[in-house]
Amino acid sequence: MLKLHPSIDNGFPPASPGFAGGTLKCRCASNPVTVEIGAQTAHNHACGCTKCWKPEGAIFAQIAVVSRDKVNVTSGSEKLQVVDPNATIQRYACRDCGTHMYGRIENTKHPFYGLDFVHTELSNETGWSPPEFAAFVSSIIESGVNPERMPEIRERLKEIGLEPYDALSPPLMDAIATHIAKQTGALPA
Ligand SMILES: N[C@@H](CCC(=O)N[C@@H](CS)C(=O)NCC(=O)O)C(=O)O
Ligand SMILES: [Zn+2]
Ligand SMILES: [Zn+2]
Repeated sequence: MLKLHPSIDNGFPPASPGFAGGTLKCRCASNPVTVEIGAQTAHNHACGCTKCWKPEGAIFAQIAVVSRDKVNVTSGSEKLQVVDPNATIQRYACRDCGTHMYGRIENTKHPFYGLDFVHTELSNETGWSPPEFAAFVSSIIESGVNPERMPEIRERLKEIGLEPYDALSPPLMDAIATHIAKQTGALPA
């Protein structure tokens, strides 16, 4: 069977009403990094880009956003290091197991400033917001997926209800462009 992501391949439950967060834990058997998320996530999606962390064997990452003030490292902070300091999203990974625990944008002008990026499958709680679409689908080729497999992969994504896009979804792309147009003055602020 085609393996996109372990939390996506067998379907995914809807969000639990009133769900208010949980604890993410890295894959270290001892002294794991733990990160408390104090709210439900939004815009959960599959991401095919090379920068987002993927579980072993997965073609896609699963990634959602949450307000940065709802993200607290509760243990193992000394093990966290930024994967690529030059990237827009500063991804904090466990230096022992490689798991990305959260991604943060420090540029206050960025359209997504204020939101952190998290992989909710790192939590034991159920009730998180389910994935809504698949982003950066063509980018999986950059990780070594044979381009001939793309039609099959896009079909499978559609079958499980995740519309495939090669960047973000149209509403998010529109939100980014609107933010930029207001900054440049092309649209009234
Ligand atoms: N084709 C590129 C796309 C990378 C990319 O633009 N990723 C998006 C989705 S996570 C992004 O917003 N990146 C910002 C960053 O990585 O800091 C790749 O696969 O590496
Ligand atoms: Zn770890
Ligand atoms: Zn990504």
